[in-house]
Amino acid sequence: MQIKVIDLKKKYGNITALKNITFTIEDKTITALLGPNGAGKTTTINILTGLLKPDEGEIFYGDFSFQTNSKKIKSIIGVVPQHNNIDRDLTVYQNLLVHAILFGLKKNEIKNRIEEILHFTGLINHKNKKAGKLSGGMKRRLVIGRAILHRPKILFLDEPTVGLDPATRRHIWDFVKNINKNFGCTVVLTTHYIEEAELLSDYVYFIDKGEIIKYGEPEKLKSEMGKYVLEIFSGGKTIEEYFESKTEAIERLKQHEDVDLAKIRDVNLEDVYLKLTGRKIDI
Ligand SMILES: Nc1ncnc2c1ncn2[C@@H]1O[C@H](COP(=O)(O)OP(=O)(O)OP(=O)(O)O)[C@@H](O)[C@H]1O
Repeated sequence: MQIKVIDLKKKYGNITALKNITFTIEDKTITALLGPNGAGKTTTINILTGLLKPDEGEIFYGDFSFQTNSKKIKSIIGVVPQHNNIDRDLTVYQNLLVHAILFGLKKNEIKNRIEEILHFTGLINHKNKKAGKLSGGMKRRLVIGRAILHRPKILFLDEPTVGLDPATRRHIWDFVKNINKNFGCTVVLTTHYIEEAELLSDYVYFIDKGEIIKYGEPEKLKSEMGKYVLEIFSGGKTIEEYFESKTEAIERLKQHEDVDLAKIRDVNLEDVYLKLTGRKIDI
């Protein structure tokens, strides 16, 4: 199901969180909203999932307006908030059970569905453990597993790996990819991690100060810049120059004077953002 977001605007008092957000999410894809802290990602996702009302703008899930069909649409989406909102005193199983009841799963399918999720999340051997006793990665898997318990067509994840160590982060990425592949679930995530957006998503929307400033497929966005970056550190400053080959970068390096340090590396999405805004995202 395609999602169309048209001209979203949102203010908190006199703070403008969203100036004008317009984008489209294609069915069965993984799309990342990438931007620095405060860019408006959480506000956007909260509006898309019905937690917040926009001041202006429209959202369509397929042909259905969210405004007039919110109940129906909420039943086909799964939401993973930025902070794990599990009940720490309940067991893993009970956390899933509460969600199953809330989402109106039929009594005769609840047990099987929970078992399926426990296997899929790798939490089957921890099902009777208090959720508060799980590791950070396991808690995250529980929250994501819970969000797909009712087999949503679309899964929203707000900063899915924030605060996790790099190895756990990679496990979560594989896990999210599997959900997209195995269940044909459309995935929309927000992140300020460049690597996360690059490795996970089919499409990236750069969001900055409440506006979409660029979008596209990660590889295409990068190739518009070149293949390699020559980073020159000189007199406390960093200069970035872009090239199609390492040979060209080396030739250019020879022309520079007063180089303290130099590095040639692959272009990444941070470079695209830096060129657009003059700032870095992942700080
Ligand atoms: N409840 C609120 N009251 C007032 N201002 C808010 C509120 N929520 C967000 N803001 C402000 O709105 C802007 C967008 O915030 P938002 O949380 O959507 O950004 P974000 O990109 O998700 O960043 P982060 O990852 O830090 O949450 C920021 O300037 C933020 O300070």
